[in-house]
Amino acid sequence: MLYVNPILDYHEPVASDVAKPVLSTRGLTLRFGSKTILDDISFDLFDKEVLCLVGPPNCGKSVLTRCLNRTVEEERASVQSGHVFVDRRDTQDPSWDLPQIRRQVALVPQVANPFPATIWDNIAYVLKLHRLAPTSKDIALRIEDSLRRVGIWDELKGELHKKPVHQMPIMTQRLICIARALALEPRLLVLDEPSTGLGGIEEGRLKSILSDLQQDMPVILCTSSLRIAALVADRIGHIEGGRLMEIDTAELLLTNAQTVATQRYVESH
Ligand SMILES: Nc1ncnc2c1ncn2[C@@H]1O[C@H](COP(=O)(O)OP(=O)(O)OP(=O)(O)O)[C@@H](O)[C@H]1O
Repeated sequence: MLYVNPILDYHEPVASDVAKPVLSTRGLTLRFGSKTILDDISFDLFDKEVLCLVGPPNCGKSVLTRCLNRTVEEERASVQSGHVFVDRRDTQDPSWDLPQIRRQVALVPQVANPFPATIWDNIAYVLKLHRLAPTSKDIALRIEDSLRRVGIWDELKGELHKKPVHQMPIMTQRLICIARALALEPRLLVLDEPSTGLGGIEEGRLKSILSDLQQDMPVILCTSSLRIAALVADRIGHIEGGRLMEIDTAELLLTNAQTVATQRYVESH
């Protein structure tokens, strides 16, 4: 991965001090080889909000989520420019190591990615990796808390040491992956298509989880479903062809979009 970061290209986030963004992107651009996938994306994410990024298949939503925590850099031929800031700190800051960035910007991908191990081991492993829970009692408390936050503690408290997570229903796997991310107390949560397809998290359940979670941390949720965005979002950003066409409160974007592209997208859904 080649990172283009000319010093002259540096922009501070422009949001006012009154509402400091938790995360900001500025001029985020990504190419795979000669193909531009993301083009000059700038937006802010504020505390206690759910920001939905919507758009048609292949518009760049998933790739964008992977830029936020720098996992895209592991992909062949990716060339990124522009900036991602978390609490105004540039994620390209060389003194900020990748595991810490990925802990702070917790990305739960579209395909659930549990380790082939029990619930306890899935969560205990990441806690130990980040040295967040020195004793078994600390681990147990964090596991309980994170499973409660996604609403599956009562259902699974007797299963912590039994079945491997990857043998559980897909929806349960997704919720455990979210819980595993939450156990690390991230600064923000990024969910890529949590309700898509067979075994996706039901919309009502997702709304209730997000309503609780957003009190503690902001959430970015990517979805190609405007219905889900309308259900859970405080603000919606519409992406098409790798460009952020418009971003506004959910109500305004859905009822009074300003760009022709977003008007068309809303009308067609
Ligand atoms: N590692 C990669 N190398 C090359 N091209 C890629 C890579 N990852 C994604 N792309 C391309 O980037 C574009 C955007 O893909 P992305 O997965 O972000 O779309 P999306 O909006 O999330 O779509 P969907 O809603 O179907 O998940 C697509 O054209 C895809 O083929």
